[in-house]
Amino acid sequence: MKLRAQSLGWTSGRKTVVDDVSLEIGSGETFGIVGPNGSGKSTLLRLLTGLLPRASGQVYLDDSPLTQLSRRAIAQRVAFVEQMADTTEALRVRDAVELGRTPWLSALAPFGPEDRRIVNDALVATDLVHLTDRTWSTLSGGERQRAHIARAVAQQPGLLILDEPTNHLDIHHQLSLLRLVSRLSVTVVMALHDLNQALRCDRLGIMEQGRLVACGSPAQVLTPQRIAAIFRVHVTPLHDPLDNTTLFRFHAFEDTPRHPFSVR
Ligand SMILES: Nc1ncnc2c1ncn2[C@@H]1O[C@H](COP(=O)(O)OP(=O)(O)OP(=O)(O)O)[C@@H](O)[C@H]1O
Repeated sequence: MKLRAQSLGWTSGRKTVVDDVSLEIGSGETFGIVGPNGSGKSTLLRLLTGLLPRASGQVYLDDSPLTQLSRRAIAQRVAFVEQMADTTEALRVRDAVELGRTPWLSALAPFGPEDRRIVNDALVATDLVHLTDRTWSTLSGGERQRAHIARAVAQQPGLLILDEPTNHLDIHHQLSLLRLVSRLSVTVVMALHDLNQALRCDRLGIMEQGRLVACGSPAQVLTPQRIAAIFRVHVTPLHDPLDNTTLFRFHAFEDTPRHPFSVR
């Protein structure tokens, strides 16, 4: 599914939280959004789902304006996992993941074997099979996060929007989540804090004070100079010979006053 956002904006009182953001994301692309705390990443993701009232601009899903789609039509196309999302405490994990099928069910198409298969696949993909009968309140933070992702995967959307999906996850589950996401044949937009994880995205957008200040391939946008200017840290690019990739090591300005990529 193709996503196009045109001049998105959102203000709260006098504060402009998201300021005139336009972007286009191709079908099947994994697009990461990075930026410092409070730069507007979560708000931009909410704008992309049409969840925020009083928004300006327009979002198009495959050329259909979001505002012309019913809630059900949007739910069949877009799954959103919010930061610190929560759900009813009495639910079991399987029930929570089955909720992902809701947009596809009706009186004429009740929950059936195909829905059960899709839910089982989502539970396997997120390593939750051993927890299917556990109640929500007994889960750890990382297990809850994986259950939210499983629910979104079971929804079989064309567009998956994830707000800091690796939060709470141990390193094994972080890597398997990113692997899962990159293998899904859906368009993915996700906010990330870990710039090394962001390097794996097809393209990245950088948010700063509500504006999209850079957009392009990770190598184009995550330059040491830009990281220093926006994130206020020095970065040393390192090389991993195992898969011939670049990764970053970060240094506080105070600890590296004469860092070669200093912008001050
Ligand atoms: N409803 C609101 N009313 C007032 N200010 C808001 C509201 N929602 C968000 N903000 C402010 O807008 C800014 C952007 O918030 P947002 O949550 O989008 O940032 P973020 O980039 O996702 O941050 P973080 O990395 O900390 O999760 C913040 O300064 C936040 O305090």
